[in-house]
Amino acid sequence: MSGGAEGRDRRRVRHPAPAGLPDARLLSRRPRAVVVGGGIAGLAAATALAERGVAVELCERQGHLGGRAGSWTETLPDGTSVSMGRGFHAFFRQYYNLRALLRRTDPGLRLLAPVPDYPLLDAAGRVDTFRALPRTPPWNALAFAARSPTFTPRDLLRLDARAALPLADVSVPATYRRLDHMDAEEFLARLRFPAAARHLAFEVFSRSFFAPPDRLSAAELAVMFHLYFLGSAEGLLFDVPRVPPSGLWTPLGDRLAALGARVRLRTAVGAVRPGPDGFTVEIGGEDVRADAVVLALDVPALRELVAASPALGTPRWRRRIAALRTAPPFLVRRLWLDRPVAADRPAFLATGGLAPLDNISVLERYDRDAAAWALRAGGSVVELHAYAVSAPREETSARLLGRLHEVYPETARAGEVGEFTEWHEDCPLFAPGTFFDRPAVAGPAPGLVLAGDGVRIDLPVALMERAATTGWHAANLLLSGWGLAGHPLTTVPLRGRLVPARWRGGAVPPVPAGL
Ligand SMILES: Cc1cc2nc3c(=O)[nH]c(=O)nc-3n(C[C@H](O)[C@H](O)[C@H](O)COP(=O)(O)OP(=O)(O)OC[C@H]3O[C@@H](n4cnc5c(N)ncnc54)[C@H](O)[C@@H]3O)c2cc1C
Repeated sequence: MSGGAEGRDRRRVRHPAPAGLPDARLLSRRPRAVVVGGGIAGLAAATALAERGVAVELCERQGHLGGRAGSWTETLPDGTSVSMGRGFHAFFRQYYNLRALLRRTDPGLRLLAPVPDYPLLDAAGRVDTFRALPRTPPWNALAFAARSPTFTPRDLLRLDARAALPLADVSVPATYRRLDHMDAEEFLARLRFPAAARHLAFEVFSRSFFAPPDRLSAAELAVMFHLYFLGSAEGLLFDVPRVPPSGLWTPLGDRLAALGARVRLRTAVGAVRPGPDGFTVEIGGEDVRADAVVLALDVPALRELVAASPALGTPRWRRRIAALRTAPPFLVRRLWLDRPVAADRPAFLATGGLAPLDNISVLERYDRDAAAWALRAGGSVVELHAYAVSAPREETSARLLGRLHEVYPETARAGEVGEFTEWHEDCPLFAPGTFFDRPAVAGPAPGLVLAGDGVRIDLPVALMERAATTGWHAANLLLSGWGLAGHPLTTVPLRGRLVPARWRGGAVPPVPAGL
């Protein structure tokens, strides 16, 4: 079990549910909604709508739910069935809205296991850790800095406190107004952050957004720092699924079906045509009428669907969607090895300055299926990630393996029972200067809403939590339109907690009506 009831940070912010009728069956006509995409954003939106009695059809192009956070079955050369996915995902304790979704089928979050620590290793062999840090800012940051081998007290004194202030005084969208024009690398240089600590404390964050620091907005980095570090007292440790991730998402699909929703896997939506009283959605070649459509897609799929739906939205909205960009490719290589890694290897190790390697995870440390395989085979299941890749796939894959042998030398003697590689370029890029042109959750026409980790929402959320939060919020907008009750949202504090109010630029922004 992990994570406590609903978080421990007393300053977390609860945004109340919009008021309305409890069930769509009380309306003169029950609204119908099509949710396109069965990733976290689509699952959250479909759940929120189905719980209020809306007739929901959820369409997912692939054979599994969960999207980029999902998993599926593959077969090793020896005939054994194993689980494969897009890779290790950290479920942070401040992912309140994602956890609210998971609690629908796992009330005690028993399927999440806490990771006791995740070391950060740099090229010089220095290791920072997060074990047993205080959870509350600023003590978390001070304790981290005090024991860090890469961040000396002299470095702390050299920091430009004025330039660093925006990190401690984050609010959305004000932080974007202040910093979105600048890239993360320039921002870090202005702070006079020591180069080694930059690799560890910042590049790890920046690259987790799949972008090199010179292509990531400084505002996005600051919001991330607020969400994970300086704005939240949930701590820096996170949980991971004890089961292959499909074990989290399939039950949510089953629950949707039990609520009367139609969940269609291997079903792509080809186009959406607006009409005088709703939409016609082309689902696997068949036309389906809907009062509302939630586009809960990854960036390339959203661009494609909007391009194939020429009458949808306004020209300005369509231009904004066409302008969305993806981060450079990432590579995930999972290896089934016939010898175990050393007993003291952690579940997850993040690396800095060891390109192209960004992290190594050892799956049998937390995933039940991998643990069963490792026990039977006397081996290990190891996964390597490379983000923001600039070299070709084969070269990156080979260099990753070389890095594994360097960092965990015992793996050089192991044989490969099997391996699978995932190489994609479908994560959103948050480039400098793009925030205010990013499409928001509310679409340009009634009944049309967007959700997903690339969609703008003026709350301090990111990655999986942005996907979940935009999903809930998209459904709330539709429910409000029909006079139905929405769902509450929870976030980390909306302002940095370390800066006294008198030093701040403006008032706390009102939230959440339009978000
Ligand atoms: C390697 C890797 C590691 C990550 N690690 C972390 C982490 O540690 N922590 C974290 O918070 N986040 C992490 N993320 C990010 C996280 O995976 C995403 O933020 C999140 O899963 C996005 O969810 P989504 O619902 O917005 O999009 P998606 O999961 O992309 O969902 C979109 C869905 O739409 C479907 N679709 C596309 N076109 C159509 C169509 N025409 N019709 C029907 N369906 C369609 C797709 O198949 C997909 O299932 C990681 C991502 C990757 C790739």
